[in-house]
Amino acid sequence: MSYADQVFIQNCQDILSKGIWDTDRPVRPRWEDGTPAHTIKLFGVVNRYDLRREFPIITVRKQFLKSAVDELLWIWQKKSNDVHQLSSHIWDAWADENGTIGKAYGYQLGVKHHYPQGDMDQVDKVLWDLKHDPASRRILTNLYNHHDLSEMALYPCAYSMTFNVSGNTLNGILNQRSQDMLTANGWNVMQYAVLLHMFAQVSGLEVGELVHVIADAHIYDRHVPIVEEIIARKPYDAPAFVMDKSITDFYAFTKDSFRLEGYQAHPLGEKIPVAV
Ligand SMILES: Nc1nc(=O)c2c([nH]1)NC[C@@H]1CN(c3ccc(C(=O)N[C@@H](CCC(=O)O)C(=O)O)cc3)CN21
Ligand SMILES: O=c1ccn([C@H]2C[C@H](O)[C@@H](COP(=O)(O)O)O2)c(=O)[nH]1
Repeated sequence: MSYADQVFIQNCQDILSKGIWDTDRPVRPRWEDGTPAHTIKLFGVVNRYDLRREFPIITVRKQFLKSAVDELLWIWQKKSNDVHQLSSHIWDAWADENGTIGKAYGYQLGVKHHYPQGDMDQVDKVLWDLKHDPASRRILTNLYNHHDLSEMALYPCAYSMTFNVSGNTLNGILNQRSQDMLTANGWNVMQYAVLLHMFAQVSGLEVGELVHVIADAHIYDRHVPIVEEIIARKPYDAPAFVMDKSITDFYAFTKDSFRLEGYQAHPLGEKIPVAV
């Protein structure tokens, strides 16, 4: 069984058996027909994935690594907020009349700031620190900029990544304020696992652990029967994750720089509705 399956199944079982419903309160998200999208949730879920052991990808529901990496590169490498630069349509529902998600995600990573070494954006500062000051305890990115929240289509969910070097190993903590377990838990985990692999490789470090801290881990009401069915399936073993080892420049990775060998997974079945 893939370790990521074990974690996903346990998290979902915990949410379903011990979670709290928000049905008695007004909520922001809506289903396509306008009905409020309520959730059952658990606060403060923390998961650790040792990327040296295996790649964290679930098999109880087929995941699309290439689409997930495409969105990751859109945010972290292209630093874009333009949905036309994505190869999937996952952000279309949140785009404004110009096709952007405003000052969210990629936009924030592209803003340059003053540092003693010169002006750099958040991604280039991480790359600089990992190379020149790996003992630093100040290597982190943050997208949750209160100054710009009013101009974001959706407030960033996976909003901060802390990088920490121990010996020759790069570990990371992903801080996420809100997690739609069915739509995006597997999606976000594999994205940030790939990101840690990328930063480690271009910084001459070994990849270590990804710690995923989730403040509000929830399952939407219409997802409950789908989740129950998915977590009852028999998981497969994790596939092998292969990346192009020749790449030494963070900006040279493409979505074809990564592949899975032997990924066996249960087909998705019906399309999952996403609350907007
Ligand atoms: N309610 C909600 N849940 C989310 O997970 C979410 C939002 N809203 N809003 C913004 C982004 C958009 N996200 C999404 C939206 C859809 C998929 C999705 O449909 N994924 C499909 C395949 C997509 C493809 O390959 O084209 C999947 O099966 O993983 C994934 C992430 C994550 N975020
Ligand atoms: O990367 C992402 C982006 C979004 N989500 C989910 C988490 C929530 O279900 C919604 C956002 O709604 P809020 O009311 O702003 O929390 O999107 C995710 O899981 N992962």
